[in-house]
Amino acid sequence: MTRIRGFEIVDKYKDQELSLPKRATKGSAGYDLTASQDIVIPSVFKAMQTGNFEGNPVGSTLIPTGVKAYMPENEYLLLANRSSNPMKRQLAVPNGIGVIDSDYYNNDGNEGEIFVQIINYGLEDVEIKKGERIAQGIFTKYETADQETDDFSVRTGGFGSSGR
Ligand SMILES: O=c1ccn([C@H]2C[C@H](O)[C@@H](COP(=O)(O)OP(=O)(O)OP(=O)(O)O)O2)c(=O)[nH]1
Ligand SMILES: [Mg+2]
Repeated sequence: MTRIRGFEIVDKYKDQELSLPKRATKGSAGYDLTASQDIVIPSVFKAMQTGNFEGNPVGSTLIPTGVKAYMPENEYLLLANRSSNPMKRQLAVPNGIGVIDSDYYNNDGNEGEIFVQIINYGLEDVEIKKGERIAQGIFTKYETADQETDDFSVRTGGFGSSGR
């Protein structure tokens, strides 16, 4: 099989029996990404009521997926929330969509593990179980501008690794 685009398990999860992202139906655009561990997403409202801000509930929680994605240089993986998350359990992706760059794969900082940023604007904490589907990734093509120079830096991580 030619290797063009796909997912792999991140090294540190190798013996934890994670599965690779799947599309639920033949016509689904998105590969469902799952949580690599049990994790609690604290409710922002509840924290404000109780004054307990442990676990940084005013910010967002990063859900590890245990997988990395490889793809050609002219593609990225578009990370989108599941539409059922806001409807059923008040979970939003505060960055709107996530952009997983092709050079994030195997970066020196975290090997390219994909994280899903989630904020819980509901009234109760939400427990996510290992293996539960949390978001979806869509392989997408992009174009570049004419006026580019080649003074690029090398990606060493994500979430602000290239500076403010
Ligand atoms: O929801 C997300 C968004 C991003 N990333 C990873 C993959 C992406 O390639 C990298 C950088 O994302 P982005 O460029 O959107 O964030 P930034 O704030 O500009 O960080 P950086 O300075 O590292 O580019 O972080 C995720 O794992 N999940
Ligand atoms: Mg960036």
